[in-house]
Amino acid sequence: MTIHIGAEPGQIAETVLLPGDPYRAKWAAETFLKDVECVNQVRGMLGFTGTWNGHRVTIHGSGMGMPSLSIYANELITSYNAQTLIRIGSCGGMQKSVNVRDVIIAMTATSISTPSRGIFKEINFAPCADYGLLRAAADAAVARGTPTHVGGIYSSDVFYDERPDLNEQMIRHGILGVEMEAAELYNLAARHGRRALAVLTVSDHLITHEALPSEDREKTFGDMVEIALEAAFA
Ligand SMILES: Nc1nc(Cl)c2ncn([C@@H]3O[C@H](CO)[C@@H](O)[C@H]3O)c2n1
Repeated sequence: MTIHIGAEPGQIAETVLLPGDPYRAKWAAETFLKDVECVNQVRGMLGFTGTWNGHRVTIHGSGMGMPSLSIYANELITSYNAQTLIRIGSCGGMQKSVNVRDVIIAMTATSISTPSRGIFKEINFAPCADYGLLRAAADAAVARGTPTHVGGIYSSDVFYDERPDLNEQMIRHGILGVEMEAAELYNLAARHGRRALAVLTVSDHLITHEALPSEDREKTFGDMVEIALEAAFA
């Protein structure tokens, strides 16, 4: 057990999918895994372990924002030996070429600050995905016919952004979408020599202001889970 995860040693698989929402973790585990066991309920941040195609997988909520993700990813890595961590979540589209329902596979994650800022100080570290996971996820997404974009995303500390100049610069430099967790996941994976990737579905759009209807969210989320699982075990 750790401060924030009540699982016993061995109850967490080496491959962990990390949706922000714990109830998405429950839905994904019940929908895609067999022999599902709830391995964490501490503070309502649910985690489940089961098998997919014979492989052990844990699906665990990360919460919203990099501070929350940092807590769970640190404990999953250092106390439960997680080796592959794949964030599956939603993001806001930031390019006209990106449409709501599309999948974004995050090659890099730009930010103006992360929980690792204290360590990096003046180092402008480039958080990037594991190439093997990225390539396998892109192949899986294309094979399913899902409109897919591979490139940089922006990991913001705020949902209600009071700085339009930030988004302007991100859009100007080709950033595909905005979310709130991936940069710190990539920092931690680099620090601990683990594999990490973020597979995101575009649920909102900062330019067109279109939003994914709630009835479509489950289907698009399911596509992401399957892409992540295929990439993890490719
Ligand atoms: N800043 C931000 N902006 C937009 Cl347009 C988002 N669309 C989805 N998310 C993700 O969903 C949650 C916020 O609703 C966060 O976990 C974040 O990663 C977004 N986060």
